[in-house]
Amino acid sequence: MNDSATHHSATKNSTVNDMVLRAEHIDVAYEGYGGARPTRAVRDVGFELRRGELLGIAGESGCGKSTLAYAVARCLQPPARLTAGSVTFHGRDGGETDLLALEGEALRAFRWNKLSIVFQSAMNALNPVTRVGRQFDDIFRAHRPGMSGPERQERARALLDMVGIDPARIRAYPHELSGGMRQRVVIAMALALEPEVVIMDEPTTALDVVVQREILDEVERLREELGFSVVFITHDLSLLLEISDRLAVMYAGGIVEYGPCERIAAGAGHPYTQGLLRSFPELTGERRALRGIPGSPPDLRGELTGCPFADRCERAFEPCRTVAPRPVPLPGGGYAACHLHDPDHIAAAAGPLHEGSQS
Ligand SMILES: Nc1ncnc2c1ncn2[C@@H]1O[C@H](COP(=O)(O)OP(=O)(O)OP(=O)(O)O)[C@@H](O)[C@H]1O
Repeated sequence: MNDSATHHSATKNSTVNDMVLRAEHIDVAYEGYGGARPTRAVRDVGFELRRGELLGIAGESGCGKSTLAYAVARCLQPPARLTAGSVTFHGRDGGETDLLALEGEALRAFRWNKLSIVFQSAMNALNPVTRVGRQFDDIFRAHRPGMSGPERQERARALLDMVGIDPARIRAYPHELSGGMRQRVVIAMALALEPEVVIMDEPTTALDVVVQREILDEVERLREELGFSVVFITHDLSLLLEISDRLAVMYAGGIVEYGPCERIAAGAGHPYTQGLLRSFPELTGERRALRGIPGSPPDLRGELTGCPFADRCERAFEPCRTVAPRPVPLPGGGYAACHLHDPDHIAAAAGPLHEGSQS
C-alpha cells in the first residue's frame, strides 16, 4: 500500500495545515526467537491525523493495531522493531518534528507534552501504593519543573474535576477508586500537559457498557473543549462508527479500508469491512465481539502473496490470490485496498464471469 498516505488526503476539508500527525510506510516486526521467522505485524501502513479529529482504528485481535500505535508513539519494546517508515508531527506552533529521530530526554518530553498514550488496561498501571495526587505531582515535577507545590496541587485537582472526579479524591489510593474512576484518572494524566495528540488503545474495553459510554462522552466533551486529536483503537467497529470522524480498518498488518465514517457506514468498500459490519447487530442492539467472518487471518510470519483476505473472501476472483491489491480511491472519500474496485482487475474479471453466467 505504497500510496496509502496520499489517497485519503484527497478527502474533503483536508489541507496540509490542519494535519497534526502523519505516519508513512510503517513496518514493524517482532523478531523470532531461536532462528524463528519474524512476525511482520505492521506492513507499510500510513495515515494522517487532522487537528481535532478522532481517527478510529478497527480490526480483529492480532491485526496489528496496538503495534502500530506503539510504533507511532515510540513505545515499542524488543522484540518489536520498527523496520521502516516515518512519523511527522506538525505542532500548533507551526514546527515539524520527525518523531523517529527523537531520543532520550527529547523523546520523553515529546511524549507527555505533545503526544500521550492511554494503554490497554491503563487503569491497572497506576501505582497502587501512591496516592493519586502524588502521581500527578510526579508528571509535573518531571515536565514542569517551574511549577510550585500549590500550583501542582491546583492543577491536579482541576484535572480530576475535568474528568468528572471529585477533586477531594486527590488523596485516594488507586484501589479506593472504581475501575471507571481509575480509567478517568489515567485519561486526566494523559491530558495533564495538554498534548495535541492522544492515542487511546482500547481505553474502555475492560469496563462495563454504561461506564464505557460515560467515559467516551467525557472524552468527546474534552476533545471539543481542548481541541486535541485522538487516535482511538478498538476491535469494536460499531463503537468506532459512533465516535470517529474517520476510520482505518486493519487486517493482517495493513490498512484495507480508510475513509470518513459516514461513507463507511453507508457503503463499506472492502469485503472485510462489510463482513465486520454484518457481524454485529444494529447500533441500538447490545454490543458484542466481532464474529461472523469464517476462517482466520493469515500467519504474519513471512511474506503474504496477493490479498491477505482472499482465503476468507466470498468475492475473491482471479487476481486476489496472486496480486497484492493497491489502495483504490472511493467516491465519498478514502480508499479500499481491493481488486473489486480496481478498474484494471474488474475489467479482467468481468469477461469470464459474464460468460460463465450465460452458459
Ligand atoms: N511480543 C510479541 N512477540 C511476538 N509477536 C507479537 C508480540 N506481540 C504481538 N505480536 C504479534 O503481532 C501481531 C499484532 O499484534 P497486536 O497486539 O499489535 O494486534 P492488535 O490488533 O492490537 O490485537 P489486540 O486487539 O488483541 O491487542 C499479532 O500477530 C501478534 O501475535
